Amino acid sequence: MSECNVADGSRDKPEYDAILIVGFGGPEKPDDVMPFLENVTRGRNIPRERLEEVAEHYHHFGGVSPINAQVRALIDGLGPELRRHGVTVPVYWGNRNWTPMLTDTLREMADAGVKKALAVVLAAYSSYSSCRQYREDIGRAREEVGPSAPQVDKVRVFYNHPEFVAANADRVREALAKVPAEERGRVPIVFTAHSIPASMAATSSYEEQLRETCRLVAAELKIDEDRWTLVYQSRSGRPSDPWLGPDILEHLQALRDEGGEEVVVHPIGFLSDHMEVLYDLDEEARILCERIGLNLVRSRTVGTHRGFVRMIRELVCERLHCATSDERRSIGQFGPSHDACPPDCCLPPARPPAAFAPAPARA
Ligand SMILES: CC1=C(CCC(=O)O)c2cc3nc(cc4[nH]c(cc5[nH]c(cc1n2)c(C)c5CCC(=O)O)c(CCC(=O)O)c4C)C(CCC(=O)O)=C3C
Ligand SMILES: [Fe+2]
Repeated sequence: MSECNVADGSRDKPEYDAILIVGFGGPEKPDDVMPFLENVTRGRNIPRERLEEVAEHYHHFGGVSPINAQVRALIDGLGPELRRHGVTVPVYWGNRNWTPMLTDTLREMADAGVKKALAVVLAAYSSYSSCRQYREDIGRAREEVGPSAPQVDKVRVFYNHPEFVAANADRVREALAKVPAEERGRVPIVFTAHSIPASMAATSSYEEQLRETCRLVAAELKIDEDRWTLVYQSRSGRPSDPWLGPDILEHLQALRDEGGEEVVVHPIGFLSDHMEVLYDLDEEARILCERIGLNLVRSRTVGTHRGFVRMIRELVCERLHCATSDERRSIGQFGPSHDACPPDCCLPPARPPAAFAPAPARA
């Protein structure tokens, strides 16, 4: 078997002595919920009522988000996959918003003598929220650790990696199998992703990349263009600010109004069946569909799909210069995304003019 030449000085690629998996993080007990939400929304314009409402989503599930357990399962699958391909450097894990926090992980890495790590950020598409904000949080954590903190590079976004597209297509195929046979060839496919403010969408290729992944998945399943739609969920922020739409609930209602009886919903914008999927789809959307008489089949996210695990290994190997996978694979019209983000990549959204900011609360 060919090995990764991680420490081979004759190669002109950077050497990495650790892999760092970077997640969003989620609460693991009821007392974690509010401090977690405060971490997520620090410095942002999220109304207090929205926070309390979202806290209820978490409490509905016992104050536990499944996301941390899902990342653990992914890392458990990734370790052996990496070792099978000769990658022997340790795999660490740090989150943006909840334990294990990035700062603690980077400190542990520094203590273990790690100098340069390759980060796999668990977000498939580019946007301020899913790209630059992760890099900012890594930068802040490095500052907190101090001069001994390892340098951290990030793997490219992977929305158009053939293994990511194939794993998503597999999940939709699984869902289609649950639709009555006579409907299977015509049931609408609704792809859903996290909504972001329009001002945030304006500084990145989020929408374009999402649309491309949907198109590629649909093509793999031989689903016609007019049979699928990309919609958005989990909107927050002030109602007066424009966010990406259409909203999933409105779209489901519209499908029913047109006489639809079945729908497959695939959370293409997410990587595991975490709270945004469990609450916003399996609760909110399901309740709506039951009320209006639309049979909703929710397809699974890629999660720990073997092809997705393989893709992460490939993304790591292409940067570690593994002999097995030097080519940077991608499909579709855009080619592989950049390894190092350029200075203008996924800039923060422009702040709304002060005149439009909410009036300060009166005591
Ligand atoms: C693009 C995107 C992804 C996908 C890419 C990625 O994965 O990064 C994502 C994932 C996730 N979002 C998550 C949870 C939350 N997102 C929030 C708020 C926000 N998300 C945004 C965007 C995204 N979010 C934005 C623009 C906001 C507004 C505030 C802000 O600009 O920051 C809030 C605050 C309350 C609310 O407003 O809903 C919560 C609790 C969880 C964890 C679920 C769990 O615990 O299982 C995950 C994986
Ligand atoms: Fe970026």
